[in-house]
Amino acid sequence: MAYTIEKNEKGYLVFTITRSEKRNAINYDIMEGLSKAISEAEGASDIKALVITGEGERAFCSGGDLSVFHSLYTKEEAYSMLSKMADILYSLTILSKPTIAVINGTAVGGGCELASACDFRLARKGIKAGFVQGMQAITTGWGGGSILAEKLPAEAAMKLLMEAEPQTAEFLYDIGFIHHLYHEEPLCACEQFLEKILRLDVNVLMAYKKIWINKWVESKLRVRIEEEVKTCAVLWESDAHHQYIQAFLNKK
Ligand SMILES: CC[C@@H](C(=O)O)C(=O)SCCNC(=O)CCNC(=O)[C@H](O)C(C)(C)COP(=O)(O)OP(=O)(O)OC[C@H]1O[C@@H](n2cnc3c(N)ncnc32)[C@H](O)[C@@H]1OP(=O)(O)O
Repeated sequence: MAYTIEKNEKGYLVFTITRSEKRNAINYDIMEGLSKAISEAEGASDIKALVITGEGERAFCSGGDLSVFHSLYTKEEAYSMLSKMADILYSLTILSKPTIAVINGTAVGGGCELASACDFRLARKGIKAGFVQGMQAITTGWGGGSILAEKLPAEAAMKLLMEAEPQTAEFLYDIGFIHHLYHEEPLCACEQFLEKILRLDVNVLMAYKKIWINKWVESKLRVRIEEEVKTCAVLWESDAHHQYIQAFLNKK
């Protein structure tokens, strides 16, 4: 299995992508695992928070697994994969409990979208992260652009998306994308960050989270994500994007 789901006795669930040899790229197996973790965190009354991280120190997540998704050629084929993951990221965004991305290493492309869908982002000092999709002739295709627009001021979100390059954790902290920088063991850092939150009753946490969920539902975030997915699917079938994928896969 390419992931683990572990329940911590302090009341949180940890989802870890365990494909460090592929820089924790997301394939269909990981998508299924994420859905499971989200349902488990939603349904279990003794779980107060969901933590998402990656195995090792090299990468949090390198986005979609290009060795699998290179076979998606047309916009219809791309849409089917993109919308599947967009559904998952939307359900992560509106999960009724707090969610935390522990960015243990590089995060690029869809890896940044995954992090954006969490309420809090912790990053190891020295890592880099970027919405690099623009350099690959596509946009964010899992809804991460629309989600980012909810989390950052417009100019900060636009800069990240439109410059499309990896930024340092320190820069991302300064603009508010990262909420805490750590240098110790990732789950220790996470536990320290969560300590005060976990003291509260789960119903209180859920009541507070509802304030933002209501806002996202009322502002039709789901509809905006769908539009983003469709736009990306159209760009996906361009020659420029297919050339990027081939160049990455042939780089050795
Ligand atoms: C598809 C959805 C779309 C979205 O909607 O957002 C996206 O996610 S687009 C973004 C897709 N991701 C990428 O383009 C990132 C590609 N990877 C990299 O740029 C680099 O690997 C890295 C993440 C910056 C890490 O660099 P480094 O530490 O130097 O590792 P390597 O490059 O040597 O990679 C090691 C190993 O892992 C394989 N790998 C890495 N990323 C992916 C990936 N996204 N898909 C498939 N495989 C990936 C890489 O090919 C190497 O494999 P081996 O050569 O077999 O060792």
